[in-house]
Amino acid sequence: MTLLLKGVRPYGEDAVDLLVSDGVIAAIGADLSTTAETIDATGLVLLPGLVDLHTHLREPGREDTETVLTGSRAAALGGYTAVHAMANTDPVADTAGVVEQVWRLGHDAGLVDVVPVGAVTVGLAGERLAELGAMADSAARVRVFSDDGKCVSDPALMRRALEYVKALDGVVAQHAEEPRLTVGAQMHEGERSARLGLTGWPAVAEEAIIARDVLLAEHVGARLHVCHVSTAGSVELIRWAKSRGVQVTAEVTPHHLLLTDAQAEGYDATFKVNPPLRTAEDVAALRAGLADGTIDAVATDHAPHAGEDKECEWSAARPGMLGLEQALSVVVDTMVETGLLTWREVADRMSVRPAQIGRLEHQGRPIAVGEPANLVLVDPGARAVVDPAALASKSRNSPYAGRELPARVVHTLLRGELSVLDGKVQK
Ligand SMILES: NC(=O)N[C@@H](CC(=O)O)C(=O)O
Ligand SMILES: [Zn+2]
Ligand SMILES: [Zn+2]
Repeated sequence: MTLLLKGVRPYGEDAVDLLVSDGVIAAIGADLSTTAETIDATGLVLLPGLVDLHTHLREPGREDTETVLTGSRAAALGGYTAVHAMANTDPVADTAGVVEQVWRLGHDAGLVDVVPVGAVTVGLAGERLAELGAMADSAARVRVFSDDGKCVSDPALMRRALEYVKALDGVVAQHAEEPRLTVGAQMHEGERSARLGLTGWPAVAEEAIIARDVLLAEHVGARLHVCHVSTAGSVELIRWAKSRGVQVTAEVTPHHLLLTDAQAEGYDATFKVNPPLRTAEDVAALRAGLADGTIDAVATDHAPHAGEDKECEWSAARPGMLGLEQALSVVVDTMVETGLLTWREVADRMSVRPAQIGRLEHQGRPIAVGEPANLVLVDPGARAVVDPAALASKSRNSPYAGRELPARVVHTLLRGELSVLDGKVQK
């Protein structure tokens, strides 16, 4: 299949034509022509397809809230060409059999590369290591291991996991939460939690684990990735560890870049999430950390939940919120329109770096002749109000409902095939 994209702006820079053929970028230049299909893409920003390090797809186990197919649709509509599917499914993705099943479902859906994350411990129970080597050697080629949803809190087990993944060229993605400090926690611990009468989740519960883990990663010489960094103190610790040469990378979610604990005022459990929304000072530090590269990547932590698990009393609700379909818009709102990131840096934080961290060879590549045509085209000037009913996800727990956000994903290409055409998913 051959496709000509007319007038695109790679990384938001000067307009060119781009010819895609047989899954790769075949030519880039002025006034290209073809007898094949042509798309007028005048003024659209062209980026490498986005890569998510942190997606919850809920299959197997909670197909009522998301499946690999519906999550793949949401991802493609968000401009993604690859997503890492977290292991906290039912059954847990802690064996080669389960990760291969998820990988195959993603392959059959055919909209994005679904890259399974393997659990660190059997059943996420934090007691003994899962079969990391067998998952790495499986058809799913797992390189990212995580007990996300739970912290690998036992330091001896964390050390052993780091030693194992080092031999596999893998990485442990840690959900940094000291469980003894967050018993019953409902929201960020501070003045507001005291006033609202909700048990606090203190910043130190995250920071204590990050401090421990960067020292363990340094001791072992292994790669550590920190999931959903949420506090200013965490940014400081990661900056310090990187300055020492520790092989640590980190991600921030769109919701932690935009929203604060003030959202808890209305007791609307849509805004209950783990780690919790923090203060405006934390948000500013996260934006600065993403801008200066201390935080490597934006990852969605897309966490679909059923209505009955969200439309209930705050303390009974499950934590987590949707992210895939609005992630780029939130990054444009918080980082591009504020002058903190260029489009090229958006490509770095949302595609290049996450692909490198996950060891995905064919994703996050430069826009250049011969490279795989995993691409997203964005209308930077479009603005729209988010309507949860219009989302492709099976769940409705979007924290952006009713909010106007900039930038619209117009087309997405996976290996040269349109997964999204004019804002419509193709499968
Ligand atoms: N982020 C959340 O609040 N929830 C996630 C788990 C997790 O990312 O810790 C989920 O699986 O629902
Ligand atoms: Zn988590
Ligand atoms: Zn998560």
